[in-house]
Amino acid sequence: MTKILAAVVQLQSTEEKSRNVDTAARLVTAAAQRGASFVALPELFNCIGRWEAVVAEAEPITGPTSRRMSELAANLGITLLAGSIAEQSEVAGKIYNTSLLFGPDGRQLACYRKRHLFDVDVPDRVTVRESEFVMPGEEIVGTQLPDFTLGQSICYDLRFPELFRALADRRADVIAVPAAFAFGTGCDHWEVLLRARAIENQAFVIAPNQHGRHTPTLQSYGRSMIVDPWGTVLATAADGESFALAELDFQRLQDIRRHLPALAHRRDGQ
Ligand SMILES: O=C(O)CCC(=O)C(=O)O
Repeated sequence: MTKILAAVVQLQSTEEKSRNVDTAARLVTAAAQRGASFVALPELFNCIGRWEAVVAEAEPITGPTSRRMSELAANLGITLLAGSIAEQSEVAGKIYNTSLLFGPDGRQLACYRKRHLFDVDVPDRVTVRESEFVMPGEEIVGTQLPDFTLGQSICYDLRFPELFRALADRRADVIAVPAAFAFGTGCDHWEVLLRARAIENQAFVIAPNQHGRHTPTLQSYGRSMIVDPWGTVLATAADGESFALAELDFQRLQDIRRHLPALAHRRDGQ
């Protein structure tokens, strides 16, 4: 198959896990009913807010949220990227920020833990110290699916082109960037970075984002989007809880790589 329909689901999650998971399931179902066979949820879709609350709600990989997502994927017969959840770690008081991938039979196909942690202090925009609560992942994850190879990242990872190049080296055709991208930086950087990563790695970029205020001091930018390997934005979610759909045409991907073989022109294997 050279074309599939993909969807990015945009949420305004809170610390209320059951509401978040129900909303995620409702929007994933609606996207699948519109024909999407690959649906992606944003970062920390099941619980976001104060870090202490997120850590308290952490689950093992085979916990209730992942069981629900696995059943959802199987019932709808879709491939589902469960954006990310707080995963219990071996260190007290710390989690992994973990993205799980489920196949149309409900099987877990991949697990990626956010490698780059958002520790920044940008005056009047955003101050975060993710590493106080989150352990960094180590593995780079590319997974071959029947129609394409998926590379995984999460949010702040977007600023590290070497990760995306490593995914291109694993032959990623589609790179997922589930995010709760801070409003204060997202308004200037989100779209530019997504389009740059798509163009330089000649891959589709699927970027479901959180939108709006999660707490009085935590706000995500929204504008979930799907970008093609030419850097064209194929679809953008409207503000609020919604989803956006776009066709991924893998013949077009091959044509772009053939006509403009920049990845083959790299020097010294870099
Ligand atoms: O890179 C940025 O500016 C935003 C990243 C972010 O919000 C996150 O990783 O949670």
